[in-house]
Amino acid sequence: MQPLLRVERLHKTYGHGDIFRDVSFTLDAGETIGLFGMSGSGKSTLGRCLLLLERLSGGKVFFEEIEISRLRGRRLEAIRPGMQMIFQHPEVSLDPRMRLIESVTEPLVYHRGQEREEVFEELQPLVEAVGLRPDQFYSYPNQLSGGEIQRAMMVKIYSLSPKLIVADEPTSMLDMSVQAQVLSLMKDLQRKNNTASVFISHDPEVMRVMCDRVGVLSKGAFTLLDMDAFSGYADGLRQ
Ligand SMILES: Nc1ncnc2c1ncn2[C@@H]1O[C@H](COP(=O)(O)OP(=O)(O)OP(=O)(O)O)[C@@H](O)[C@H]1O
Repeated sequence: MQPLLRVERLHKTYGHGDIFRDVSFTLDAGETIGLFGMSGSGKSTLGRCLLLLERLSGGKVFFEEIEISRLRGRRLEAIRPGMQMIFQHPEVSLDPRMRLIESVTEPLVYHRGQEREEVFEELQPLVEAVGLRPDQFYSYPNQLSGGEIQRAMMVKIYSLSPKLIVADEPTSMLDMSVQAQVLSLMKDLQRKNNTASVFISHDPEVMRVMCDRVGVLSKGAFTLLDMDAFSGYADGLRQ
């Protein structure tokens, strides 16, 4: 079986030194790899580089064995719906003047030229899966809690049936009980859709719950650990 994502010797510098170098790994459909490291270790930068939202300083990214790091313009745009990013502050990527239903249905309305209500009707199983009421989608972002907004974002992202999701600290702004609900929802959706994901967090507990393997970023170096080795590493950090 070919991996969904293959990363070869990725390197990123911002000019004032290497953020990371020599990052290589593969990711299969349905698998979750964590990116762990201290604040400023380069997790978000690496996440954005994987999706080509940021220019690479070196190395290659293959998605379904297509070298996407060589693609530009329309050929890259054609692949983008299959690779989505979930952010720590979802409200930043939402237009405060748009009702959620407009933001959530926008990609499919745009790609398919369908009516908004028709798309929303089609998304009802997802709306139900994330545990929101349909009427909540007629609210503006400032009328919902952080957890509700993150759930609504899941509807938007999963509506595109992505094969790969990079989730950058998606629950770090939520309180513990809501965090657990959103993580379990993400796991469910991932299992049902066989989505691969790269999960960024500085919380070892979140890594243990979500990941099959973890890549640790430290001083520019990337080390891939299985979950037993990661548990030992995280316990070591606590002492
Ligand atoms: N656009 C940029 N230009 C210059 N330097 C940048 C840029 N983006 C990030 N950096 C620097 O790169 C380093 C890695 O940042 P990054 O946000 O990837 O780390 P992180 O591990 O995700 O941190 P955190 O957990 O605090 O979000 C930091 O030193 C940051 O200041």
